[in-house]
Amino acid sequence: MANKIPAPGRNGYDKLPSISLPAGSEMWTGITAWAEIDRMAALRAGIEPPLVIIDCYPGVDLSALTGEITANLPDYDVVDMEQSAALPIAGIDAMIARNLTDDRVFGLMSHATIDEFFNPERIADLGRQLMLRQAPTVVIGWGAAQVRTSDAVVVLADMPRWEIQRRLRAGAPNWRCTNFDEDILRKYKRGFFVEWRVADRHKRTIFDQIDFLLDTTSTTTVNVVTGDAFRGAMKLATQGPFRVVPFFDPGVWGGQWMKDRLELDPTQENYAWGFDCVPEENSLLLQANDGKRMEIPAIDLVLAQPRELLGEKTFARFGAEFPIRFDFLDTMGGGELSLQVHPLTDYIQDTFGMNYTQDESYYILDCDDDAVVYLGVKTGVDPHQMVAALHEATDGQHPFPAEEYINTFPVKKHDHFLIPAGTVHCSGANSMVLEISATPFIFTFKLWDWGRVGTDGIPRPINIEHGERNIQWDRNTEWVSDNLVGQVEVLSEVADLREERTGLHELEFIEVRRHWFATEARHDTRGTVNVLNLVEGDEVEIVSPSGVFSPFVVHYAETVIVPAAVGPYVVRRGPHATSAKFATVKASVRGTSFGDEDSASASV
Ligand SMILES: O=P(O)(O)OC[C@H]1O[C@](O)(CO)[C@@H](O)[C@@H]1O
Repeated sequence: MANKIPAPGRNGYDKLPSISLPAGSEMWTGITAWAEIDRMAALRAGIEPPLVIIDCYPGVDLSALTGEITANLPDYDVVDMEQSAALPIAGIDAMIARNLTDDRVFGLMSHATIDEFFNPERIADLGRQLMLRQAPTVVIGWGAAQVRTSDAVVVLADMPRWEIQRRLRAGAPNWRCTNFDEDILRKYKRGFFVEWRVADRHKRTIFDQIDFLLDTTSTTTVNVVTGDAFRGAMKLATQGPFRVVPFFDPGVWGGQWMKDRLELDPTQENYAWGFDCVPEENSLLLQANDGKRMEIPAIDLVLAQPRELLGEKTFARFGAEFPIRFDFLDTMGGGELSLQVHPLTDYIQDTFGMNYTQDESYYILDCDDDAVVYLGVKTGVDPHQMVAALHEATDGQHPFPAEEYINTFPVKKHDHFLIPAGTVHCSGANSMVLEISATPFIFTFKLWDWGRVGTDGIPRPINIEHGERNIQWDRNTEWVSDNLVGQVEVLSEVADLREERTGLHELEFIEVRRHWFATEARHDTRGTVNVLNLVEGDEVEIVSPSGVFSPFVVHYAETVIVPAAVGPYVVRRGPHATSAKFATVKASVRGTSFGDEDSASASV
């Protein structure tokens, strides 16, 4: 990833946005990175042999890392923390069985802590051996910081979840497992419900102490910055707008719009998803003054600076979690998403241990004339009959006659459809959707997948039983038409600026405002995080009225995060703009701004 900057998309869409390291911070690569770690370790150890502790996020390739250490620090003994002190995998499997469940997709969120995966006596033994070391020593592995001693240099070898997923798909096993060929859904489940929960909880506790942060996403070499530079970059990132690194993924219903408009790999058959704001999974690129870049998980910023990023009230409600998700669903020239429903809050808490649910909405960025959205059951539908028809369809007896049971609404550019959990829905073919939703993203109960198989050639999991327990049958034609379709309310119109509320539904916690303007729109975070996307116009820039941050350019379809700590900001016509009018959509968490309670993200 480092230093490889692809051309932006046709609309200027930047696929590798970066954030700055504090001025003067250095970034070291490969041999110079190891030399710098060695220099610091020698300094720290004094007359003792240097000691380096490298705590690795589960997913980091330990044998590749060991190879790099042996090549670059040949005097060092390498001790594998996991071999030395981790519990046998059979014991771990038994311990987390309750979280994994037998289901292919859904598990139960783990609240375990890292010490539960290790033998405490073995860790203590290792600590004693390290005190008596005779040679320079590196301890590597997940949880290595548990044996930290005062004269050690501590390194966090980090990896974003998207990179971990790529590796799992390519045959990498889960942490200490041998499940190389296991179904990717099950591997992902083990990461999502257990490994990444425990690992995020653990790494957060060492952020304040790490001497170096190591980027291990490249398979050929590592990049390194000091812990101070990392912590400084995290603080700096909350002082102005920023973007995470988007990622794109093909799928059975994927389309051609993103490939064309964002100039993605033309050899891919399609792209279904574009994740432009899912900090749990995306990465951030840190850029040094000399232009060098390295990749870190975007979740690090949420964990390190939750108050400044989210704001006090959002943090109070969600903890260190980024609650708003922006992603793209591209079916232009593709097919329908699975007909689906998401769990009610009560159900997701009770069944999967998630605090909040997958409330969603579809903002139509673009579409063809024939495009429709499926939303809510038709008035008069008999629930038993529909569930029976879904079962029969899944058993292969006959296709599910979706139009008989489910409403379809024609879609046009800039429509916003609201999808509170419990509402049956899916995007049809030939739509380019910007999803503005709550962060949970895997709690999808597929009811019908149109009789097709997944990209791996096997049917995707269908969850009619879960679905049945969550479908709100009173969300019928009238209710959906009155509550979820075309809910645009004009809030103000002054000169060339119009502000509208476009959603979400009152059962959902996200407020969305749309601003149409020719010159500028003034905003204020009022102490809560804002997420924006430029849905009309080629280019705007976000500026600080008091010059706190440098102007930040946003191109068409780019999602940008404005941290709570920013306060007032202005979105105005960009320096190279050619469009006559612009529109942004802006999401924030209702009731979390200071001042005007009813207008969480109101313009000023
Ligand atoms: O299940 P499908 O058909 O892939 O649907 C698209 C998926 O993308 C999401 O909208 C976001 O990840 C889910 O809600 C949904 O499951």
